Amino acid sequence: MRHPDPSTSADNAAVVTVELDRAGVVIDGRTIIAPTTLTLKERRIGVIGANGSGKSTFARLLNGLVVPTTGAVRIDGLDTAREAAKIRRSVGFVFQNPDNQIVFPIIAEDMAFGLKNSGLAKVEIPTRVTAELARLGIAHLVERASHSLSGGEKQLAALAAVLVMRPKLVVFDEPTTLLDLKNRNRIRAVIDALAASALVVTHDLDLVERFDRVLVIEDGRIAADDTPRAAIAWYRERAAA
Ligand SMILES: Nc1ncnc2c1ncn2[C@@H]1O[C@H](COP(=O)(O)OP(=O)(O)OP(=O)(O)O)[C@@H](O)[C@H]1O
Repeated sequence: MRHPDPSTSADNAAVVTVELDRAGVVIDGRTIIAPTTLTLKERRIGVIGANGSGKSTFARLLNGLVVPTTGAVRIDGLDTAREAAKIRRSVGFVFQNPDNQIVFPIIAEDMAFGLKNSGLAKVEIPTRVTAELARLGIAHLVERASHSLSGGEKQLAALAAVLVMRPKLVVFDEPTTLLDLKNRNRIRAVIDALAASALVVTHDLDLVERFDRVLVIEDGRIAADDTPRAAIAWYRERAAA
C-alpha cells in the first residue's frame, strides 16, 4: 500500500484544466488537427485512434511542443503560444522514444539537470533523484551510462526524469510500445498510482480501460469522446468496418 508523504511525494495532486479553444494545426496546407474546442479536467484521459490520425500532434499541443496555427490552447489559463516555459514546469511530456528525452550520459545527471534549473537546493537533488528511481523500481540504474540501458530501462529512466520534476499533468505518448509485459505492467501501475493527472496516447486499449475519459481521434478530429467502455467499443467497431 502506498502512503503518500507530502514532503517527499514525487507527485502533485492538483488537477490541471486543459482548454482547447478552436485550436487547430495546419502544416504545409494540410489540416493535421481540425479546429477543436474542448475542456479536459479529468485525472485520467486516454487518447486512441488509427496511425496518423493526429494523436501525437494533439498531445504535443498540451505543453507547447506544437503551437496551434488557429485558435488557442490554455493550461490553467496560460496560453501555450506565449507561456510555454512556464507551462512546461507543470506539464511533463514522456516521449515514445526515450532517446528523444535522455540527454546526459549518466542517468543521475540527466535527472539532476531539470532540478538544478528549477532552483532546487543542490543538497536536495540526489535524494529526489534516488527516491524517484526507487519508486519506479530502477534505483540500481542511478550511475549507469544512458546508452548502456535496454529499451525498457531507458523508457523507465525517461519517465523518472519527467516525474522527478513533480509535474501536475503528465502527457504520455505511447508509453508502452517498447516494453515487455513486465515493464508494461509496471508503467501501468505507475500511471495508476500517480497523484498527478495523466493524458495517455496509446494503441494499448487495455491501458485506458479504467480511465475517466477517452477521446478517439480520426483524421484530426475528436470523433468520439466518452467513457472508456463506450469510446473503445466505438473505435473497435470503426476499425472493423
Ligand atoms: N511536423 C510535421 N510535418 C508534416 N506532417 C506532420 C508533422 N507532424 C505530423 N504530421 C503528419 O500529421 C499526421 C498525424 O501525425 P501524428 O503523429 O499526430 O499521428 P498519430 O495519430 O500520433 O500517429 P501514430 O499512431 O502512427 O503514431 C500524420 O500524417 C503525420 O505525417
